[in-house]
Order: sequence, then C-alpha cells, then structure tokens
Amino acid sequence: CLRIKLVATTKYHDVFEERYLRFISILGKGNFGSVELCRYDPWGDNTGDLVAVKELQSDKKANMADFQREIQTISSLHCDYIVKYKGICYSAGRLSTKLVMEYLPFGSLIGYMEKHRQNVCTRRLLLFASQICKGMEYLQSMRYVHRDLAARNILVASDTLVKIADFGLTKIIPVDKEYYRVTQPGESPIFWYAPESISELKFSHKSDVWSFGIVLHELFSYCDISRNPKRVRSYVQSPSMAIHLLNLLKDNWRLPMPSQCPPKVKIKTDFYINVSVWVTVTN
Ligand SMILES: C[C@@H]1CCN(C(=O)N2CC[C@@H](S(=O)(=O)c3ccccc3)C2)C[C@@H]1N(C)c1ncnc2[nH]ccc12
Repeated sequence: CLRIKLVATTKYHDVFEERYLRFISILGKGNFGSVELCRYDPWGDNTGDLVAVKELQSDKKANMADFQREIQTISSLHCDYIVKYKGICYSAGRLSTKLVMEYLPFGSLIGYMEKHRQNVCTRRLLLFASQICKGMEYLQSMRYVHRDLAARNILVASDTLVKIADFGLTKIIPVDKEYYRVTQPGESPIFWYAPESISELKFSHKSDVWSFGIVLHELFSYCDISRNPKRVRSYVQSPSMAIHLLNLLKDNWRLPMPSQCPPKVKIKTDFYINVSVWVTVTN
C-alpha cells in the first residue's frame, strides 16, 4: 500500500513526532548534550528508519540560541561529504528541540580506525582526506567556518566514504571580514586550534585548514590514541597548556610525522599544512 510520509512539514523543516521516536542507544556524549540512535517508527512495527538525534541538555537553555543556529546551519548544507539533515522534533510542549540527522552505522572515524586499521591502506587514507577537503571547500563556499574539525567529528558512511559532522561550533564569516572572533573560549580543543585561534580566538577558513592538517595527522596515525598527546583526557585545556602549546608553535615545533606515514605523503602534507587554502589531496 502507499505509505504516506508521516512527517508534517512546517516552514522549511520536516517535523518528526516525538511519540514515534524510539530511543535505542547513545552515539556520543559531550558537554552540552548527546547524540542518540533512535528509530522513527510511526507504524510501530520496527520498519521505520534509524536516525541520529542530537539534543541539548535541558539545563543548557543558554545554548538554545546556538543550537537553533546549528539547526539553521546543517539544514542549509547539501553536500555528499557532509552529514545529512533530516528534520527537527519538538519535544514536550516545545520545551526543547531535537535535531534529526541521517545515521551512519560506521560511526566516527576514531572508532572506525581503531577497529579497521589493519586493512586501511595509504590510498584509502588519502581518499578520506580528499573527501574531507571537498566537504570543507563546500563549507567555505557557503562562508561557514567549522571551528571543530577533528577526527572525532568525521563520520564514516562506508569503507569508501566519510562525511563531516557536528556543526555545533560553526559560524558564518561576516561579508566584510576575513575571520570570526569568538567572545568566550568555551570548551576549546586547543590541540586542533591554529595559533591565532589560541591567542586571539580568531577563526577563519585558514584556521579550519590548520585543523585539517591535524586531522591529516590523526588519519596517518590511524587515530592511535596512545601515540599522540592531542587526546588529553578532556579537550578543555588549562590556560598554561595553551600558552605552552602557543610558544612551541611559535618556535616552529610541529607534530612529528606519524611513524606509518609514507615519505611522499609527508612532503606533500608538510606543504599542505602551511598553505592556507583548500587543496584537493591528490590520491
Ligand atoms: C560523530 C558524530 C558527531 C559527534 N558526536 C556526538 O555525540 N556529539 C557531537 C556534539 C556533542 S555534544 O553532546 O556536546 C552536543 C550536543 C548537543 C548540542 C551541542 C553539543 C555530542 C557523535 C556523532 N556520531 C557518533 C554519529 N554516529 C552515527 N551517525 C551520526 N549522525 C550524526 C551523528 C552521528
């Protein structure tokens, strides 16, 4: 029989009814809330789609404006290398809104690398790097700065496709400016930050390129937690850590080449990390 799509559309958002959203498991937690795996099952027979639902912790009302902006951002992005927006779910009397996105069963790049590192060759790492590049080029064309590009926020759609996820910190660069200055540092993952982001809280397409360089390092280290200092327990670093890192970077210290990284990638990668434009990483 014809299945009528049971999702009302108000304005430009597909509205998912909370009563049909069935919680399955937690996909990830952070400081402001969580991303949960749910099944949207209006027919109640488990034939509904699996979806990823991001919700704000109720006591984080202050971030509601940021969350609304995140919803606005992700619903305006249409790119093969960016996680797809599906709609929103108003819970109990519109007290809080939930963001409904496509669910990618392979999860984040970190988990995928830990599980499959044995059979991920250099060619595949470069394919993933070029896809992240393309997603970031699209983001830049929309004047968005991601500000939280890291392997933990890259999703694996299949063995040959990754997508950029989590636009919680994404900002639009004003037309007359080259960068976005953040007022409060918040929970800053400083090991992914460019020097000007650590010292002046300035974020631009160039600082996103710097973060991409860190993601390249994560890729060629197979996101090996033990082998790199970046994954300090909590991403919030102390001010003294930020100053120490800033001085290291000013003295031209850079992350060492990962041991498994093939030499020819190193030369190209060095070049790319210092070039402040998106480059298509040749396979
Ligand atoms: C890697 C993804 C983004 C990061 N993440 C996460 O848990 N968080 C991102 C934001 C933080 S939060 O909880 O701090 C937060 C909460 C609300 C407002 C703002 C921030 C949690 C896990 C996700 N994940 C495993 C997924 N796996 C499979 N399919 C998916 N579709 C979409 C996401 C997703």
